Amino acid sequence: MGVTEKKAKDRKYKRILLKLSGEELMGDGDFGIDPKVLDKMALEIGQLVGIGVQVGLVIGGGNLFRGKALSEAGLDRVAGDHMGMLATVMNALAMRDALERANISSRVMSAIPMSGIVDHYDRRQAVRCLANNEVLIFAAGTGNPFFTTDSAASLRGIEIEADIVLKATKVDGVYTADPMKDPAAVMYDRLSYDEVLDKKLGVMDLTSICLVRDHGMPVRVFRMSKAGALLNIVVGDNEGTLIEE
Ligand SMILES: Nc1ncnc2c1ncn2[C@@H]1O[C@H](COP(=O)(O)OP(=O)(O)OP(=O)(O)O)[C@@H](O)[C@H]1O
Ligand SMILES: O=c1ccn([C@@H]2O[C@H](COP(=O)(O)O)[C@@H](O)[C@H]2O)c(=O)[nH]1
Repeated sequence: MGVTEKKAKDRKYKRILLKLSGEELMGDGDFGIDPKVLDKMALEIGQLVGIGVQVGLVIGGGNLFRGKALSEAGLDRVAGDHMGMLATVMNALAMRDALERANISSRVMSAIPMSGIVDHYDRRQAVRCLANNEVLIFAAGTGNPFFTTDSAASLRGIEIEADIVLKATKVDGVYTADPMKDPAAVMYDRLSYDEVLDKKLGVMDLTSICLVRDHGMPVRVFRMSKAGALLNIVVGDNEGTLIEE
């Protein structure tokens, strides 16, 4: 049996919602998109599709604009959040382009209508696309200001009845404190939703954790740049931190 056949046989999840950090798309830069990073991500997503996993994607916008940072710089908060959501559409277009270059069938659905550029989000249509093995990129977050793409990932994951939300980030998992700021922080293997909320662990915003808790949706946080981590997770390996009941 070949490696791909073995992985397909061992597949633990049939449908996932993968949340990618916008900041990851910058690569070594300070702003924008590095196409090499997108190509690498597209290949990893292609491996999942190859073993029969249905993939919904939410991409953040932190490599371009965040409403909170724009409002701190003097813009109106709602205008800044609209800019942040449009940034996620740009990232989605770049990812669709990378997936197409890798011959992976994909589609973008935006929470904000953008006729002629991307499809408008429609849940029933989304489920049909996923069942048809198209990678579906959910853009423009929830479509509402004062939310984040973590909340969009929880929301879309619940709506499409994903088996799990996978949060791909720059750190290995959820720690006792932000590991970028506290070198003594220790990583958890597993946490309950209430522990994340009670300890105010900052890896995902608390609204998104409340949503997954209320709907019993498990979340795994892991480092995207770790080679093979994504594939390992979908065959049931313990990468990063699992958040569940
Ligand atoms: N307790 C914690 N455990 C792990 N990471 C934490 C914790 N507290 C804060 N963080 C930080 O949360 C960050 C999550 O970053 P990530 O870029 O994935 O999120 P994001 O804001 O949703 O993404 P983006 O806006 O770039 O799309 C990590 O890089 C880490 O520094
Ligand atoms: O539902 C949403 C999702 C996002 N936003 C705005 O977009 C930026 C970028 O998203 P990140 O999750 O920070 O990567 C976010 O900061 C918000 O300004 C939104 O308003 N609503």
